[in-house]
Amino acid sequence: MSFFGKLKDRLFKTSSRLDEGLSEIVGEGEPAPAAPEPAADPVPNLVTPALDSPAPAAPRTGFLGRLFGREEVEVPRRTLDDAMLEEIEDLLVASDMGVETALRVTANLAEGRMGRRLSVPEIKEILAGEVARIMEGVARPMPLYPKRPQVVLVVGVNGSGKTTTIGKLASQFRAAGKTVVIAAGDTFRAAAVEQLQVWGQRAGVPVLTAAQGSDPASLAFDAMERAGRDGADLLLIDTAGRLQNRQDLMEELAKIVRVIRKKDPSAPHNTLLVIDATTGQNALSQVEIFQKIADVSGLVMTKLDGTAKGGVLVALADRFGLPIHAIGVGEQIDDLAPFDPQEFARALTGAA
Ligand SMILES: Nc1nc2c(ncn2[C@@H]2O[C@H](COP(=O)(O)OP(=O)(O)OP(=O)(O)O)[C@@H](O)[C@H]2O)c(=O)[nH]1
Repeated sequence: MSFFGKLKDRLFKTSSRLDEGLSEIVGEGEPAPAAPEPAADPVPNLVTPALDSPAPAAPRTGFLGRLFGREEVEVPRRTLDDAMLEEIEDLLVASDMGVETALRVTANLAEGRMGRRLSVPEIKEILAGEVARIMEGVARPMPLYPKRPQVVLVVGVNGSGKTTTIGKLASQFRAAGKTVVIAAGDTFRAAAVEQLQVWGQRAGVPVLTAAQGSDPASLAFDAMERAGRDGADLLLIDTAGRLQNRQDLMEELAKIVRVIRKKDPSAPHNTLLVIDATTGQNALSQVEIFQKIADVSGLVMTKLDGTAKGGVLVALADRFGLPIHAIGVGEQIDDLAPFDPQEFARALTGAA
């Protein structure tokens, strides 16, 4: 399967919700404007109507159809009016695109199209274009610097997919010929450390750990030394994600940053925030909070495969404008995809 095919497959939950919603909105279509009686000997219609031109009247028997005794299937269409726009807007809000973004997308959809008869595929096509436009400015791969080690701090609430994302990133960087070291900075949770070790093994990357409950900043310092000694290209540092005690977490992250800066004043070079798409609109407040407690440089959104709320990534892009580096579309090691705005928009909206 092509990569785009796979992405479409994985974003199925969101696109199928949009598809069902749009089919309901457009419905069976309105009766088309009354057609003049066909002439006794009609000229075959060899010209395909333009995408936005009004639909031809009533089910029509085309030249080939007549030849084979079949009727062409007419695509249902509905005239775009305020009521229909509102329904589309509600549907976008239901896919977690957020009210502001949904309003903007529908306003753009309306421009120059009011009173036109639109079909579901045409609406999807327009929506895909609008979503891609919003996402284009933020689609950026994680920047790589000549600095060794490049220090990547990975932050996010527990369960957002930090460990999995670190494993996937480590594996992809290894495959690209980079040497990678991982530091299991959530020293409080033994399960998180064990999980990271499993990912490290899968990716063929050493994972530095410390005794349970020990200071993550001191582990980060050791990891800086080890990565320096090994001449590693990248050091990926996992962190705790206990937002319940925001002050503690903020101090913990600040201390990690202070300590690694003793070794390299320019570190961390990237601070990746991992966000779980299934949390829907809650993702917006997570970005807000983490921007306050860490100097977030880019986002990775996980679990886009398991949710009908994929529109939240559009809301995030629209609201914060932070670079989106990659998206998680499954639990396997190669299920981290670079973020391509066109492909994402088409997969999300189910455009062909
Ligand atoms: N379907 C799907 N599941 C994912 C994805 N990324 C992570 N997961 C799953 O989400 C769950 C949590 O992922 P972790 O990587 O453990 O999350 P974490 O943020 O490290 O959480 P803690 O270990 O609790 O700090 C695991 O069951 C992962 O397999 C994804 O892109 N798609």
